[in-house]
Amino acid sequence: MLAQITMTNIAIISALVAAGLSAFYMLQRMRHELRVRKIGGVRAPQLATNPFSGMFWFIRAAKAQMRNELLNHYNSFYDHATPECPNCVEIQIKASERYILTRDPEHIKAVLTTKFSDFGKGATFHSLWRPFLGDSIFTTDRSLWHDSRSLIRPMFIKDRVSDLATFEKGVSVLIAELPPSGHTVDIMDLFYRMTLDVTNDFLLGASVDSLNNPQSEFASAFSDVQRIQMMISMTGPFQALIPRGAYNRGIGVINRFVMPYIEQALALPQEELEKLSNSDKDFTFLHSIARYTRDPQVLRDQIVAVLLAGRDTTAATLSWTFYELSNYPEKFKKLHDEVIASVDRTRMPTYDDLKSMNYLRHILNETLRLYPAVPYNLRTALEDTTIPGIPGQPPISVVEGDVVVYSTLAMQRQRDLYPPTSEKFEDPAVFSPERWETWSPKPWQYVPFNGGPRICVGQNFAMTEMAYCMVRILQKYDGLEYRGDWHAQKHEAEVVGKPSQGVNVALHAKEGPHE
Ligand code: HEM
Repeated sequence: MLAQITMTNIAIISALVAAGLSAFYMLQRMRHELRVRKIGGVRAPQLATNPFSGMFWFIRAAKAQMRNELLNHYNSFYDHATPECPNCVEIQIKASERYILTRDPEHIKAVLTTKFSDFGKGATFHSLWRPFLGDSIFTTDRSLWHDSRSLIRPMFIKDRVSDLATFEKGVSVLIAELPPSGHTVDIMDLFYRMTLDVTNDFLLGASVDSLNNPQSEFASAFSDVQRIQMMISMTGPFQALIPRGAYNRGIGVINRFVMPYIEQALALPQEELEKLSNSDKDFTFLHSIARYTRDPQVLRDQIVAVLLAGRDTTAATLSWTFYELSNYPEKFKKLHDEVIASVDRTRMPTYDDLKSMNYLRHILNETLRLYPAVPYNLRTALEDTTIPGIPGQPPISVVEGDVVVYSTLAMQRQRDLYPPTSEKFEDPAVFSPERWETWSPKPWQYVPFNGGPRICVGQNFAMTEMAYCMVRILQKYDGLEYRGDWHAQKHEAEVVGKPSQGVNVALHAKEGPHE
């Protein structure tokens, strides 16, 4: 009898709790709907309106990501769009939280520049990324972000970037690691190790020497943390389900590596730091920012953020460039001819040499068009706002807390944004550096480095590093051959998008590598 009463009570209480939660959910939904209307815009077509249908899309996205087919999945969202809003849809999960997914250049322009102050990384992004990147330039908004940007920017002025010694150090070790002419090598692995060494050298004045030490604990920890961080970000409201063991261990390894350098820099008196700032050789990014803050946590956060921003992006872009060039011997030869005509076989290129190589620049631009290193990104509405509708249509309401997910990868591959195919303009799906000789993209239709106030601060550093590395390799080698099934390659999208199978190639030198 007692058991029966207890069971009945439990059933009543459960029903009341469920009814209460539903009522609360409905109330929240109504309030959110009222805000959408009050803003004066409309909703984008809805793919999901509740946690259950929302979960369906998140699970499909996670599966697509594991199969390296995220781009197809992302584009499939727009099969459910409407002619009035063809490139933007929404997924509503919580009553007051929406994901607005877009590949429309006007939306990217709005969140990055015209409505810059209405959008930011947001509180959720900040708290999800905080264990890894703290309160750095990458995770913060408004005045905190602005202070970080002012702290960091001086190290990226032309005078600093045009000092090529750090790049030479990294590339010369990479070239020494290449196997003899004609032997297969995964050049992507070498690029990842080189850019880790180069970026650490630039930041701390110390390399992790991962080129000479493939099993570097730091390199593995850094990869683990990024992989798990991407899972955490991708799974949105379900992120608590992602195990954090390897993530926390990886962060420990990163901190144990970085902190001793920070302590050393902080031990230097201010006058010593100022004196160092006049020296090209020994002055590092860490020294530069230690002149303005003595807080070890701030220094740690900025260093790790710039390491993340600068390492994989350049390695992945170089990898895609070699992947594409290995399929086009005539383009490789054209580039090789430009390099040799400009700096012959041995001369170290100067900053001006690199800037004068037009075909090299077109090749890097074209790679970044097909494979923008940060393929998916987001901005959170920091207040109620709108993003534009297509001409003749009302704007789309964005409520504070809504997340706008945008893909430069999907946008830059959208055929209808390009001129018709012609003799001078290859199919936009094809790697064609030549198109850049007579064509330039319309504003906001090509933004691999983003745009607006938060544009990549390392853009010139990246272009110089990649160009330098390519020139030095092409001075030594005359041919490039893909080893494996070129067509089987997929786009693996973590924070940065890279070739899923590595890039197995053979480099050929006419008479063995040239000295
Ligand atoms: C091919 C190479 C690169 C590409 C395509 C690239 C792309 C980007 C993009 C898209 C962003 C915007 C991220 C966002 O706001 O959500 C960004 C930001 C940033 N990048 Fe790069 N990046 C590259 C290389 C580098 C390098 C080499 C460095 C430094 C050594 C660097 C440092 C930064 C920093 C510090 C930010 C944050 C800027 C801010 O929020 O104000 N990047 N980058």
